[in-house]
Amino acid sequence: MAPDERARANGATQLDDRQAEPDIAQGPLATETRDGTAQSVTSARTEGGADTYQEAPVPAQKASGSPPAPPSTPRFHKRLGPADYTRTLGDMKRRLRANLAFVVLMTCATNILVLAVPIYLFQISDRVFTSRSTDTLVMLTIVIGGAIVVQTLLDAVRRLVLMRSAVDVAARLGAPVLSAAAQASLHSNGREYQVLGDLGALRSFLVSGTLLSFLDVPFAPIFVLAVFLIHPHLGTIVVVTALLLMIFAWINQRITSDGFRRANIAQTKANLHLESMSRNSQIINAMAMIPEAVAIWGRDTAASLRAQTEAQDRNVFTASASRMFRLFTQIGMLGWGAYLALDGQLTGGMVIAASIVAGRALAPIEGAIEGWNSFLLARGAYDRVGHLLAGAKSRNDKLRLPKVEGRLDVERLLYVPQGTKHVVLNALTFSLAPGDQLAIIGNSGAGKTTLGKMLVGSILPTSGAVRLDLMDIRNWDPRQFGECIGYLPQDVQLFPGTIKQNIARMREDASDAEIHRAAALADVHEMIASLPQGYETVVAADGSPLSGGQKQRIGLARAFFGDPKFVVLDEPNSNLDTAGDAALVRALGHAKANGITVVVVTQKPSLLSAVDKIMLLADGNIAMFGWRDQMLAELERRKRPQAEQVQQRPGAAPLQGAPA
Ligand SMILES: Nc1ncnc2c1ncn2[C@@H]1O[C@H](COP(=O)(O)OP(=O)(O)OP(=O)(O)O)[C@@H](O)[C@H]1O
Repeated sequence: MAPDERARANGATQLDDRQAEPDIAQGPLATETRDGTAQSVTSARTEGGADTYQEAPVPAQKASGSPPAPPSTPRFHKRLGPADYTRTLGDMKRRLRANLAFVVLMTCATNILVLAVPIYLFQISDRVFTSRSTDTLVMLTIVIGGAIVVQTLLDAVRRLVLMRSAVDVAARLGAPVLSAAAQASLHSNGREYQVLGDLGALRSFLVSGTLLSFLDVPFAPIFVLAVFLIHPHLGTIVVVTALLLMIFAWINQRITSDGFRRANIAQTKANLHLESMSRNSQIINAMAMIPEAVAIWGRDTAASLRAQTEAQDRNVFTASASRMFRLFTQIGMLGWGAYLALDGQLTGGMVIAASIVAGRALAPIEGAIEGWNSFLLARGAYDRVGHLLAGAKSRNDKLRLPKVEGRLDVERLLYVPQGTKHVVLNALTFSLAPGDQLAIIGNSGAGKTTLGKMLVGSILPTSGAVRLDLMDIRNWDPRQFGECIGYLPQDVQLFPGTIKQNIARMREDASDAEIHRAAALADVHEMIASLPQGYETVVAADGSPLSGGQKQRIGLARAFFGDPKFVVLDEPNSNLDTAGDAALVRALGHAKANGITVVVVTQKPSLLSAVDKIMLLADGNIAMFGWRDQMLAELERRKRPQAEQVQQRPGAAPLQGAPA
């Protein structure tokens, strides 16, 4: 099917959908669909039908028959290329495994060389004492000295490799984890950002002594075998002790894991609370909420500390018990070894050598027991990192539209927040042509902000689609989409940095001309120029030294940066004075002149005179939608006393949400 035909077919479906649309039909206009008022709104749509309901959404260039515009590379667009976080994690695992294989090799060599000291003792008691040869002693000492040097070097090398592996993990996974956390935070309260801390925990584990103990554990059987070779009785003592230590490790894990898990959960809650305290520090101070805020943090921290202490107590108990058993083993080895020596079955040197080798066999097992908790924490951290990356949507190298026009099509947009049955937006369908300016009005809670967020893709619909230039915004190259749109949220937050950086969306490659153009489009150049440091004014994390209105106007300039084709402004004048209001109206004029499609959520009537179309949202439904003048007339008419309306048109329901 040719694109034109497909577009027309889409348009036809839209029309059919609209005819069957329950929300519009059931809205305040439902009772009026047969009277003149309804017709006036419908005909307003028809007049504007080329871009709203009636006509097929034919791309402008096709409709006009003009040749397609030559592909041009938008100035700021940088193709991000494909990104597959699962593959990133897989690559990282492969690199880590290769490094660990090398470390295991080094560990193998160091563990064999560790046997040098007991062998030395063995040789001294068996050879030197019997032969009384100084030369043998010197030779033995030189060889053993060399072995110790090599062992020390190899041990250092394995630690260095582990350290670099840890840095490698942090460096390679840091950006993907942060990107995945930012992506995942779209659907939550932003707790995914904490996974970056998990990456830190993982890095710490990789350089910890616990990991070395774990790596040493597989060599314990070699040492046990060596003790067996010295004397089976001594070997048996070591094996029994090793088994006991493992039982202790198992018990330790069973009795501490729940406590440590609870401690972690409580600590995470305390950290989240701390974060929100730092964000709301002014409110907390102004309203003397410090004791309450501290108490909430204290409760979670105390719960964490309590659970941690409980688990640590048990951990200390099992660790002490296992250490005691190890000491008993040493005593047992020496005592039983002495008995065997008295019996003539062993020499004194062999007994001491056996004791050293036994110590070497049991040390990693004990280390693993002591470090079991940090191993569990690291494993939890690794699981969370893996889960986050596996859950992140892979970014494919997507088609980039050569020329963006700013046509908006919203199709049966439904939003029911996860875990609720509340229909916030109920199958909304409407369209805007490039350069159209739409004001969304409606009562508080009608769904205006939610719709605004959905139009810029910051929340995803339960079903339905938002299309920009006919393409579902989920299918856009995210970077190109971000550059083609502007968004001013209701609660404007600026980044710590200069005004210049904020307008330029923190880009380093933005030219002064582009920043000035955005400021001019938003009509804020004069306001910025009046600041003592102008564009170089440094804004703190809390937005100081700018006033609420100034922040809002800088946010407006940020929305207009980079010549966007579609801009959503959510109550852009909530903090503005009369002059700011006038500047905003001028900004809408500039946007109109530049063919920028604008959707503005507003409660104030002053902006309504500046837009082309008005939509009235009521409880997530489009109650009215049409050209400005007809909509204003209709809204005005509905403001008349209800009694009068009832007299004129019996059955008409009073309209909620009309601006005063
Ligand atoms: N994630 C969510 N979970 C539950 N309810 C939600 C969620 N998001 C929005 N809502 C609900 O949807 C309704 C619409 O909210 P929205 O913020 O869009 O209203 P609004 O029209 O912008 O209001 P206001 O003019 O006061 O800003 C509200 O009742 C709100 O509680």
